[in-house]
Amino acid sequence: MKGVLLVNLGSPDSPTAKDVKPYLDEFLMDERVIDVPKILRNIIVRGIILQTRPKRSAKAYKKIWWEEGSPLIVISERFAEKVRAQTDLPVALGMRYGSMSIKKALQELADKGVDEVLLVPLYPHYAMSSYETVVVKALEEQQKHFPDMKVTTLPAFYHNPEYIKVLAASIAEGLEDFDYDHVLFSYHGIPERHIRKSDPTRFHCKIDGSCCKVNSVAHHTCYRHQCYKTTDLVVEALGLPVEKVSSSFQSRLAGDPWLKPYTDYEFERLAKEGKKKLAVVTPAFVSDCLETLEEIAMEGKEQFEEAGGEHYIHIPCLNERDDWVALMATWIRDWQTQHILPV
Ligand SMILES: C=CC1=C(C)c2cc3[nH]c(cc4nc(cc5[nH]c(cc1n2)c(C)c5CCC(=O)O)C(CCC(=O)O)=C4C)c(C)c3C=C
Ligand SMILES: [Fe+2]
Ligand SMILES: [Fe+2]
Repeated sequence: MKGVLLVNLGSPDSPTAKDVKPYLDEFLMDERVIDVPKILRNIIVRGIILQTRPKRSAKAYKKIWWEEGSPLIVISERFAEKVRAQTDLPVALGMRYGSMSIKKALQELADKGVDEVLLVPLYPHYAMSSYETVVVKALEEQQKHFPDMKVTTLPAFYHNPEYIKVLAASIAEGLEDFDYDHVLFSYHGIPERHIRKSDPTRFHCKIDGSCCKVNSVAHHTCYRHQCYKTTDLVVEALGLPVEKVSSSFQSRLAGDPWLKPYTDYEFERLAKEGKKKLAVVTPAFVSDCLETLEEIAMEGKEQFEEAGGEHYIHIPCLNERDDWVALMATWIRDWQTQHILPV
């Protein structure tokens, strides 16, 4: 029997340093997130980052936490529930980190008699720290605990025409009645090193002005290319003036160089260039979360206005939009009935 496993990133159990610490420990000790030898990762994460970050992150989580829980979890649950209403297959929801584990979600499916799973990493773009780690973890759990289960993975959908239609519609709605000077597409950042590591050709991704625009097999796993492609396709779909649109990368951690331009520097640059009205979209996330609600909607607004900007909006992620739910249900149905995956 077939079933579906939706997987998002996860959140701490509560916005307290006590619960944030083990969550961050699991997250940052993932070798695909902080990709250095384990002994060094231990020193960086447990010896340095976890000494101070849980308190700081808990404070940020408190600012966005809902009565029902973490926005990322609550939105993912609502999305899963709506998808369930549109398919006759069992649909489970798991998280890569935290207490709603992938193992528990696979168990839930196994208990319902599922032995063929469509794994859906809830990320439009491929990155070793997001999409890839979900796939690796799910396959590890399957091999260890559910050896008779077959798992098929939904590909990254950053350029899928139907997905672009839904994303473009959500952005068009957000821009209604907002006479913007600029639209910033802010994607979650990753260290530049991750781009080079994920390049199967070992020479294509130079992280310069051109590599992401020149056709290459490297783009199947090039997060930077995929982000720029999403922006270009939305610009085309909505007919946005190209000079009023740009892309940037947010949420970097100190240390290595991360993908540029950095979103927080862009807020300042755009304001200093005289852009007064800024709309920000965050397509690396399908559901709103700490990184969109706090870093972009709250902190970003402050940074832009301090630098001279006047009007600022964050356009929400797809969350539980009906057209997004319907698209996911279509992808599930295509796999269920014809073994077709979206391209
Ligand atoms: C080396 C560190 C990190 C990499 C690489 C990274 C990649 C990455 N992350 C997301 C999506 C999300 N990240 C979120 C929170 C978050 N991310 C990092 C670090 C890295 N992420 C940290 C330390 C945190 C925790 C919060 C903090 O202390 O700042 C979230 C939000 C989770 C929530 O509960 O709301 C999401 C979603 C992607 C897509 C990605 C690679 C492309
Ligand atoms: Fe992150
Ligand atoms: Fe590239």
